[in-house]
Amino acid sequence: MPDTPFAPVIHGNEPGSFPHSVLAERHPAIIRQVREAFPYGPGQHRALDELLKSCTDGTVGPLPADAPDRDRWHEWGLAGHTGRSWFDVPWLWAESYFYRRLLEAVGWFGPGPWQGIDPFRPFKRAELDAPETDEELAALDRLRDLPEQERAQALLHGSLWGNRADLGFRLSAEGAGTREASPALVADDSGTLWSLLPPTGTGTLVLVADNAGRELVPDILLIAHLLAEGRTGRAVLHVKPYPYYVSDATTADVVDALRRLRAAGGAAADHARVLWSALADGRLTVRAHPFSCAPLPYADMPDDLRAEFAAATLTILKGDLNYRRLVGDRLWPPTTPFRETTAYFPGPVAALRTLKSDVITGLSAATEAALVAAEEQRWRTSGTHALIQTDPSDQLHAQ
Ligand SMILES: O=P(O)(O)OC[C@@]1(O)O[C@H](CO)[C@@H](O)[C@@H]1O
Repeated sequence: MPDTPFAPVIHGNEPGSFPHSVLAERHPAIIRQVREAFPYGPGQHRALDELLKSCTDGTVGPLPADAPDRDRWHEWGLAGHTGRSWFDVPWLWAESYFYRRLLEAVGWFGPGPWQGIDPFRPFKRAELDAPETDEELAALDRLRDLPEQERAQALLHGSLWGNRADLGFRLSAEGAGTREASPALVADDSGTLWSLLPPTGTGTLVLVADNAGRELVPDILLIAHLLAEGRTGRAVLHVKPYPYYVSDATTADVVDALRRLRAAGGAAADHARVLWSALADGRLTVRAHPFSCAPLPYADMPDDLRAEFAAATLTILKGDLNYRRLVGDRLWPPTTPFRETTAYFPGPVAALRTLKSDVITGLSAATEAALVAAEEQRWRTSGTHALIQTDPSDQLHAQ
C-alpha cells in the first residue's frame, strides 16, 4: 500500500458515527423490511431472529460446516473474527458478512424451495418499474442529435449520478458547479478517462457495477454507447454473484434492466439492441466473480482478477462500496493523492461515485476547505456530491 500518512481502518464501534449507525440501525431495519416483503416460514423467521440478536448485541459466529463458501470465508478472515463483536471487526468486513448471513437465513444458498430467491428483488423491481425510470429513458431521445462527445459525457454523468439512483442526463457543464461554495463534483478526471477511451478503441473496458435498477440502467447505456461508437472493442460487466448491500446488481438484474430498455422503445430500445447483439457475439460479457462479494479491499484481489484488470484498457469501478474497496476503507486525509492509494491496481482505473461514506482521497485543499465551510463533515455521507477520479497507470504515459 502507499507510503502515505497513517490512515486508520474504519470500524463501527464509535457510537454516533455513520458506520456505527449502519450496524446498529440500518441492518436491523433491513431484516425488518425483508421479513415484511416475503411470506417466510417459521424456520426463516427463527434464523432472522438469531441474526438480529447476533448482529446487534452478539458476536460474529461461524458458518455452517456444510456452507459451500466456508473455505473461502476462512481465507477472507472469518476464523480471526469469530467470537468478536460485529462492532469491533473492520466495518467493511462486518457489513459484508451481514449480507452473507442474511441470505443464509432466508434460504438463498439452499438446498430447498427458497434457494436463489433474492430477498431484495421487490425493492429493485419497484425502482426499475417506477415512472421516474420512464422519464429518464425518454430523456435519451433528446440526446440523439448531440455531437458524440457530448452524448458520451452526458451518459457518463448519467452513470455517475445513477449511483444516487438519480439518472439525470446532465451535460458536462451541469453538476460541475465550480463557482459554487460547495461543488457537486468534488473531483473531475473525466478528461483523462476519455483519453483512455478514444473513438478508435479496440481494447476491453471492464465496468464493475454497483446498484441494480436506476444505476445499472445508465451503466449499460454507457456501455452500449462506447461499443456502438467504437470507443471500446469489448466490454465486461462485473456484477455480484449473490444479492448484496440490498440493491447491488446480479445477473438477474442485468436481464431485468435489458428487458426494461427493450420495452421502453425509442433510443432506449436502440441501446438495448446494441447490448443484446454484443452479448450474443461475445463483445459484451457478464461476470460474477466471488471476490465481488469479498469483505476485503481490492488490494487483496486474487490472481485471476488481477490478470483481468491488467489486460483491460480501463476498469471503471462504480459506487461508494467499490470506492471503499479500491482505495482501502480507511480514514485518509482527504488530500491524499488518489493515485497513491491505487498504485497497486494492475491497470488503468477510474472511480465513478457519489459520496456516501467517510472515505475520500484526491481532493484539493481548496475543495476540502469549501466543503467543510459549507457543510462541516456532512458532505462525506450525504450522497449529494460525486467524483470522477482516474488513475491512468503507466499505459497513458506510454502512448
Ligand atoms: O456502493 P453504494 O451502493 O454506492 O453505497 C453503499 C452504501 O450505501 O453502503 C454503505 C453503508 O452500508 C456506504 O458505504 C454506502 O453509503
